Amino acid sequence: MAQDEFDVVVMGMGPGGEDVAERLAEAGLSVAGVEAELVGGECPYWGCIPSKMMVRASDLLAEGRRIPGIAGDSTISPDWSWVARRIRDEATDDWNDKKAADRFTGKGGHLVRGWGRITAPGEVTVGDRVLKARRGIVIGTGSQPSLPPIEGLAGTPYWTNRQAMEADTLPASLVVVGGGAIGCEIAQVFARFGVRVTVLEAAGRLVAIEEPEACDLLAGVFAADDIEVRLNARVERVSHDGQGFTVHLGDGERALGERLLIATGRRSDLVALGVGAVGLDESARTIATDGRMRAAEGVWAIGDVTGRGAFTHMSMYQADIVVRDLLGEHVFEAEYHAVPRVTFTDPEIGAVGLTEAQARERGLPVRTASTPIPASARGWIHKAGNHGFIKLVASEDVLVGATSAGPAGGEVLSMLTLAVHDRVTIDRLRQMIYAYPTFHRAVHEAVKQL
Ligand SMILES: Cc1cc2nc3c(=O)[nH]c(=O)nc-3n(C[C@H](O)[C@H](O)[C@H](O)COP(=O)(O)OP(=O)(O)OC[C@H]3O[C@@H](n4cnc5c(N)ncnc54)[C@H](O)[C@@H]3O)c2cc1C
Ligand SMILES: NC(=O)c1ccc[n+]([C@@H]2O[C@H](COP(=O)([O-])OP(=O)(O)OC[C@H]3O[C@@H](n4cnc5c(N)ncnc54)[C@H](O)[C@@H]3O)[C@@H](O)[C@H]2O)c1
Repeated sequence: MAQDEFDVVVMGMGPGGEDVAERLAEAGLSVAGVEAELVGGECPYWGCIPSKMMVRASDLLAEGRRIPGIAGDSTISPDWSWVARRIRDEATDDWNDKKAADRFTGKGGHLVRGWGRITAPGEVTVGDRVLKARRGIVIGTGSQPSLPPIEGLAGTPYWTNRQAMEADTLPASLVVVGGGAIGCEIAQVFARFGVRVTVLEAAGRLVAIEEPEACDLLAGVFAADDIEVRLNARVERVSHDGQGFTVHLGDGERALGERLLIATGRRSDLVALGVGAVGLDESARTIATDGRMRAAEGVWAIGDVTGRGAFTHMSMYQADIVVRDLLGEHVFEAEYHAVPRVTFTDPEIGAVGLTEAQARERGLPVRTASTPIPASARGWIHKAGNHGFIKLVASEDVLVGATSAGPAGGEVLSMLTLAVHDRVTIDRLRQMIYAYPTFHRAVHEAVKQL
């Protein structure tokens, strides 16, 4: 077996692994980046970037349809080929990672293509190559779709996010199993391009991890988009007859679709990574780390595999900590009290920190306040497409969580993230000047209620 020695071996070149590998190589360390598929990971090829290109297109359609009553008439003719072309040419380079690979090797990194497995402390094996890591191994191997145990599913041509992002043409109808972030974003995009969409969600709410008000909001918007939503759905069996899918539900009902998208969460396979070789529990769902992202002696973990929120910004936040730790620089320890997340539906559902229910579960003395966006000056001016609300969750004299749902809800979230992150007091938020007439001014109204 060929054996190579490096300072650091990075397993998985997703957003986090790529950042670690590039920055360490730039700093002069010898770095091997091991990648089984495409350098860049899920986000640029099948995740954030192509999905947000879809969202941008579908938001434009929605805005165009809002012209009557405000700015004249409009006739909207959606054409998916523009979206598919943009994703192919601009987002993914036809699912080719040459640019990203060259960027890494151009910085002195050593790219090893193939599946990496930890075979001993300080050792990663890729095919017939053994990579020795003098200083450490960084695990940034991300996640894969988690498939529910539905009878008949395995033998059918169902979609995951991958096929949805690669779709050149749209089906006439789509059944989406899972009403979380992926399911909701894709359901709305496809519906606005004319696809008949049914969402089947096992929980009693859409985007179930967020405030119940967010679900109510999306349920109303989805109804207006002609999306059929079935909550508390029990998907029992799936069949495909060569033309389309029949999804059999526990209540005897059925849902029919030309395509079926499974969007029921994501998982990491720790057995396949061989983490038992460094003393980690392979039966766990995720890799636990300390504040410096250290998982074991000489092993760091970042991104989806750590289970701290499957977001690109989380992966890159943790990557920064690892780079500093490995370079012997000042390290701030990871904090998770102000994790922001945005579901890019229209309206966007932005949230940070704890929901009201989570705060109560922790036994915190909780006060909440909420204001509707349509009642704000900007919401009233906006007139159409102005659904949303601000909800604040306070404990003692600070915010511990907040939701910003509405037009640009993800952008409005930034000030709330800062407030939760830095524990700005409600008094100080009350005293702040909020520009008029902005969507974020609705935050002031909610703060005043507190
Ligand atoms: C449809 C969709 C939309 C999304 N939208 C957003 C969004 O808007 N905003 C946001 O913040 N997040 C979004 N996400 C989540 C985001 O894509 C992930 O959180 C992020 O990509 C995780 O980064 P990561 O560094 O953990 O690794 P990943 O991006 O998962 O990459 C891991 C890489 O490791 C490789 N790998 C795995 N195991 C091995 C191995 N043993 N050896 C070698 N290589 C290996 C994989 O091939 C992969 O390339 C979205 C995800 C999806 C699916
Ligand atoms: N905008 C963003 O930041 C963004 C967008 C997409 C994805 N993501 C990340 O990717 C992760 C995965 O997204 P996701 O939507 O697959 O997962 P998710 O965990 O957000 O939602 C999955 C949903 O599927 C439901 N479900 C599970 N099993 C089911 C079944 N058998 N039948 C019906 N419903 C079922 C769950 O109740 C849940 O509501 C997210 O957690 C998120 O972190 C982020």
